[in-house]
Amino acid sequence: MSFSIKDRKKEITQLKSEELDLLIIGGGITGAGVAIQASAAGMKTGLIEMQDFGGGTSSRSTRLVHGGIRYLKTFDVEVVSDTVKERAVVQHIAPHMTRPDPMILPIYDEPGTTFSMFSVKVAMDLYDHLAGINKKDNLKKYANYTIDKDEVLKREPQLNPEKLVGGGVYLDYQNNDSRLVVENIKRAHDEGGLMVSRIKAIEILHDKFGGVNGVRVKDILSGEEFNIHSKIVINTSGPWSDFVRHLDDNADKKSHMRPTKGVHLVVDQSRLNVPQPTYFGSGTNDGRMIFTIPREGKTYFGTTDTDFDGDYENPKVEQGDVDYLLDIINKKYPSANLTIEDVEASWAGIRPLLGVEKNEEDTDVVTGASNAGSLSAPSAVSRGSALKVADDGLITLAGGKLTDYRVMANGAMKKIRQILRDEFIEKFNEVDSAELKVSGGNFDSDNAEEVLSSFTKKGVQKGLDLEDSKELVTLYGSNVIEIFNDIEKTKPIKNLTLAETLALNYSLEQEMTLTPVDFLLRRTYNILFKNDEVDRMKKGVTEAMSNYFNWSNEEIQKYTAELDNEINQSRLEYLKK
Ligand SMILES: Cc1cc2nc3c(=O)[nH]c(=O)nc-3n(C[C@H](O)[C@H](O)[C@H](O)COP(=O)(O)OP(=O)(O)OC[C@H]3O[C@@H](n4cnc5c(N)ncnc54)[C@H](O)[C@@H]3O)c2cc1C
Ligand SMILES: O=P(O)(O)OC[C@H](O)CO
Repeated sequence: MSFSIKDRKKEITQLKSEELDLLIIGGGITGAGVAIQASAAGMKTGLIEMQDFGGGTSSRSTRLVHGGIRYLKTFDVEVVSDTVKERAVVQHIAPHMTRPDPMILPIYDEPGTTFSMFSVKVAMDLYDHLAGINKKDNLKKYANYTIDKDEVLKREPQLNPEKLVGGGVYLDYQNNDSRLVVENIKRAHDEGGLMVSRIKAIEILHDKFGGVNGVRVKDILSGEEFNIHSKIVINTSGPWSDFVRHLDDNADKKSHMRPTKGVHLVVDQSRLNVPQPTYFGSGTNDGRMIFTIPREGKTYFGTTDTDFDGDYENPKVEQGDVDYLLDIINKKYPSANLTIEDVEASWAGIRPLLGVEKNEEDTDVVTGASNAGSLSAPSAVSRGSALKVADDGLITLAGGKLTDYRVMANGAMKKIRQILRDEFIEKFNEVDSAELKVSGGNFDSDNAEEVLSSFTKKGVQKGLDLEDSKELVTLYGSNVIEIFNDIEKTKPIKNLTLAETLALNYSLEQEMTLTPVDFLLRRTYNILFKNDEVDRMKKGVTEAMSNYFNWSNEEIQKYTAELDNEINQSRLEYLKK
């Protein structure tokens, strides 16, 4: 079943003519999570996304499926309880991209430190207890433990030994955020969902009784405006939630969100080399903790956490963000001595934090949100989520983490069942979303590493080199078998390797990839982690897409400029001397 530009035209025709059961505004992880569950339940489901799927915060995270051990410090135990248990579920339904990756937590005796050796052990024991680590045979080996200062330095010789007192080691998971979005969207599409990107909601429509019955939208590619009618409309637009709510003339004009910006920087491993994900206090008394994570021969670190009111679609890294992060990293890894010239790539994202107090009327708290509010420092604000139904029926699901997207969607489905009552029982079926595998996840998650290495072997047997085969397996999971079947008949595109050609062909046909940035930034992470090869790749990708979409010269220039701008912005060219 293809999921490409050819399907987009057909699906827009259906959106125009058929009344939906559910329309979802926003195609980040929250919207994608609702889409997969609603489509699998048999609801006639539509999702519109004004950028690319995952174009907002869900491609700009720290790329972890994690329980937020830091939140225990602000007693956000509900969020931690929800998210730390959820890690294993996300690993089960998306096992090719949610990979166990134990975190080391060096502990320093410094002002404002988040944890001491005592409190980090209490936190890790609570974390493991909430996740049931010691009850699951395949997880017992990841039970937490503490190590002394010498052992920390043995593992991370570049770390500053001054005031270092020891460390903790506990389980968390690495993830591919924007791929988690697109794999949910693809499965929703396979279940009959109408999933369309580059469609923007511009007005909320009402019936004669004032109830929400649809949305007026604009096709960003054609400029055409049209109406989509639906029994239920849900707003899952993350940081944009207030803007979308305010499209509804009947909505209260209060702001419910408190968006904060988080920045990551990427350097080559030769400049800063960490053996495993490392997480430590900023040492600046701001309650921040900084991740330093190895990925594909690079090391990325972050994040900042600052109130934001800029361009949501294009949040930029600023000099202050770079100075903050480099200052902390150079203090923790003094031999690295990093400057902005070492930064190969970067990204900025906007957290969809809840700015409203938890006790706001008729707000169902879906996860955590124990101390949402506009008064606390950004890092003290809850990472919980809330579900709110406006008087005219518009549902808004906002906040949360990428890790608990399924729980959030479950909360939305529960509300939808309450609204539809007998109709839901008669027409639709309840889905166990904890067993609803995303596209590419159709294999035994309890033996994920073994299965994935058997897939890798198949690619090598068909002529791929080991690293290329491994990379395609990580990107596509069980879908890689279909890709490997095309090896014999695929000739590498000029300026691309065979593996890159296979990935691009699959992405165009099966992942609604419409621009070079979609492919190089969100379907793969080449702009971020393959900086030294992306100048070669961009020629091959742009030429191949120009042929595939039959672009005019004007379109070729537009998409080439868009890609160059994205790469230059990622490289911080505008800040470098
Ligand atoms: C720096 C940073 C690091 C993070 N790290 C992690 C992490 O490691 N692990 C974790 O679990 N969580 C992490 N998070 C949190 C997580 O990324 C977010 O909670 C999650 O991605 C939010 O997803 P969302 O779908 O709600 O919002 P988004 O991903 O922003 O999706 C909302 C979508 O709505 C679309 N939209 C807006 N208006 C309209 C409109 N009018 N019409 C149509 N579409 C519209 C937008 O284009 C956007 O794509 C991090 C967040 C940040 C900022
Ligand atoms: O929630 P924070 O502020 O710790 O930031 C997100 C992390 O970088 C990973 O979830």
